[in-house]
Amino acid sequence: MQEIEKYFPDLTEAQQLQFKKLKDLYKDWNLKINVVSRKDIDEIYLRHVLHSLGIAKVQSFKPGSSILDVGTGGGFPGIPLAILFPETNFHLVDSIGKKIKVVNEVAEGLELQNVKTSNCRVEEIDEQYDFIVSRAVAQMETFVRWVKGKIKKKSEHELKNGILYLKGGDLSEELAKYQTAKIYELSDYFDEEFFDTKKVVHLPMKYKG
Ligand SMILES: C[S@@+](CC[C@H](N)C(=O)[O-])C[C@H]1O[C@@H](n2cnc3c(N)ncnc32)[C@H](O)[C@@H]1O
Repeated sequence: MQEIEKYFPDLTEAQQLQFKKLKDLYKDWNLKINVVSRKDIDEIYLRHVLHSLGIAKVQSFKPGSSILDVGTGGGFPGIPLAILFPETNFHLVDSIGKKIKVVNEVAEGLELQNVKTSNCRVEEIDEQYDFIVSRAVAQMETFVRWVKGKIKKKSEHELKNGILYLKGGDLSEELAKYQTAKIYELSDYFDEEFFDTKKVVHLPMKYKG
């Protein structure tokens, strides 16, 4: 929990409480439905919460904006971002029902009013968002194909509307055909060794394109 306060010192009391509660909720639910590896539960603030919040260091989401989290699994990066941006609308989607069950339980336990979930493949979603976030779901080419047509026309943030993807390692081959992709190193924001190879990729996407 100190990891979060260290990098996000302006949390309200309500947000601090939600982040605190999050670990116990995942601990309990993980015993029934495994969504986070056992080893990772002890390091949930570093490996899951802070990692998810790396997206917030690259772009703060405005009140009223809407964000789609594709392949959210147990709720990452969507749940930590929904705590940090309580006035932004988050839609968390996963094709596996039991994962969405855990996400619903955690969102309810944290009394998050800004989280909606869907148990389906993202290709079935027909809505538009300011940004589409994700971690560990698909190669960029496949991902771009899935989310085409799901980006709002008007950009209202510093970064252009599009994808904000948490990725790691050498991305030169994967991103070679995306000239407009920009890579943000999470080690520029967070000191922990875990972030040495972690990045946020921003890929602006055209409306309907
Ligand atoms: C490796 S997990 C990552 C979960 C989470 N994003 C995280 O980083 O902890 C990948 C998830 O993507 C989901 N997924 C894969 N393809 C999908 C699709 N086309 N639509 C919705 N969910 C998908 C899987 O069901 C799985 O839960």
